[in-house]
Amino acid sequence: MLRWLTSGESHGEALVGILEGLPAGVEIVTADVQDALARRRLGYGRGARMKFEKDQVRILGGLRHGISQGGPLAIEIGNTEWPKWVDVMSADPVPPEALQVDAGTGDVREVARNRPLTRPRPGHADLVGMRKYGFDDARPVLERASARETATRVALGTAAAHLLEQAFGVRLVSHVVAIGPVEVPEDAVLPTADDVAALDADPVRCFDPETSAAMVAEIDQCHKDGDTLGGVVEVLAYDVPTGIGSYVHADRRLDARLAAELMGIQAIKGVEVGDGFRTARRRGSAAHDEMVREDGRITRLSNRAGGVEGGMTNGEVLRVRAAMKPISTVPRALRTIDTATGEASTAQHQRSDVCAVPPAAVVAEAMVALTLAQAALEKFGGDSVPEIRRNVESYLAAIPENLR
Ligand SMILES: Cc1cc2nc3c(=O)[nH]c(=O)nc-3n(C[C@H](O)[C@H](O)[C@H](O)COP(=O)(O)O)c2cc1C
Ligand SMILES: C=C(O[C@@H]1CC(C(=O)O)=C[C@@H](OP(=O)(O)O)[C@H]1O)C(=O)O
Repeated sequence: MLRWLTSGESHGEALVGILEGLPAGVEIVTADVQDALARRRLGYGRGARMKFEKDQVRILGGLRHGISQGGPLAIEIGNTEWPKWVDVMSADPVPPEALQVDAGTGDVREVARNRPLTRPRPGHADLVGMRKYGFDDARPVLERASARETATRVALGTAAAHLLEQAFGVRLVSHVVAIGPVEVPEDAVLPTADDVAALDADPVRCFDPETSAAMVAEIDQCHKDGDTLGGVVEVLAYDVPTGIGSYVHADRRLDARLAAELMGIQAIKGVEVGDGFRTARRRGSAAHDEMVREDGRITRLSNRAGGVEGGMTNGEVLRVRAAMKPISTVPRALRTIDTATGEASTAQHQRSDVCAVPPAAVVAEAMVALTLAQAALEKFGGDSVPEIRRNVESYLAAIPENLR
């Protein structure tokens, strides 16, 4: 079984991810992970931190000479901001004097980074996290609730994506379909896995140039207004073998599993499979994907289902969307209560992203890669890439002619 765990705080020394169940024989090197993390940093509307911080990747286990060995993959992503936070975020107790000297500048004064955060930000985990874990300071809550953690998911997702491509021939692509009210037209051409470089080059990871320009303008306006934006991302998986997932039980449905993992990304508030909510507004005759036989194969006249029927992949392009709420740290600060005094106040605000929808697309792609790889391994089994390939080939070859 493929499973994963992450650890680490936003301003801690490093994030750590473990991927257990990765078969042997997957080719992957540190630079592949670094490239994926670089894609997660892109995007018009991101805040200052993305400009000066780097992701320092070290692969600590599971690989030898660029090939997975079957053991858990362990990836560390160092926070280059760490020197400034070394005392404030120290794992071990520090003498009180350490918090009187700024580790970044050497200034002797109260370390601002260590001041208790008592003005919880609406839309963040701050207030409920303080209640639930018994803190009088939101610092420990935001450190772990922060989407900095998504770097680890992207790192682990890179290994899952390599497995999907090398063992199953599946290729993934993610793009942005809406930022605030600006949306790509319904009939816009879908990007393929060959369009990844073009998407990486676009400031908002949008495949439609006109919409992309309008999205950039919307972000600029929002920034001027001291406000923030959300949007919708889409992930596509090409050449997915049919039969991954199952209808036999709710927790084996691939659509349910994808929805859970996408909703597990910070700030994601809705998920659609295929045409999702749009399908609900159509009549049945215009909602499903008719079958015809063409060149001896069953072919669909449309792909409204997004490649999943009955909780299983049906051989069409897998297509899922995730809706992200606007960034919660709104520059035009929202009203809150100062929990130290009980008085009305405004929410804590420091640097923040105006819009993080483009990186959220890369994170969503990673979660689809992990989930699809997990379900594909359950279907096909195998401890090495060649064994999995044999299993896929023999399964596909055994499908009777009239069902192909
Ligand atoms: C890639 C990414 C970047 C984010 N950057 C920020 C940010 O800079 N500032 C912020 O307030 N929230 C940011 N968020 C959202 C927060 O992490 C936070 O999880 C969210 O507002 C709380 O949402 P929840 O209720 O879904 O957990 C980001 C989310 C993602 C996915
Ligand atoms: C660090 C990342 O995103 C961060 C996610 C985030 C949040 O509240 O989720 C808030 C910001 O961090 P800070 O408060 O330190 O400026 C973002 O920069 C990252 O994506 O690597």
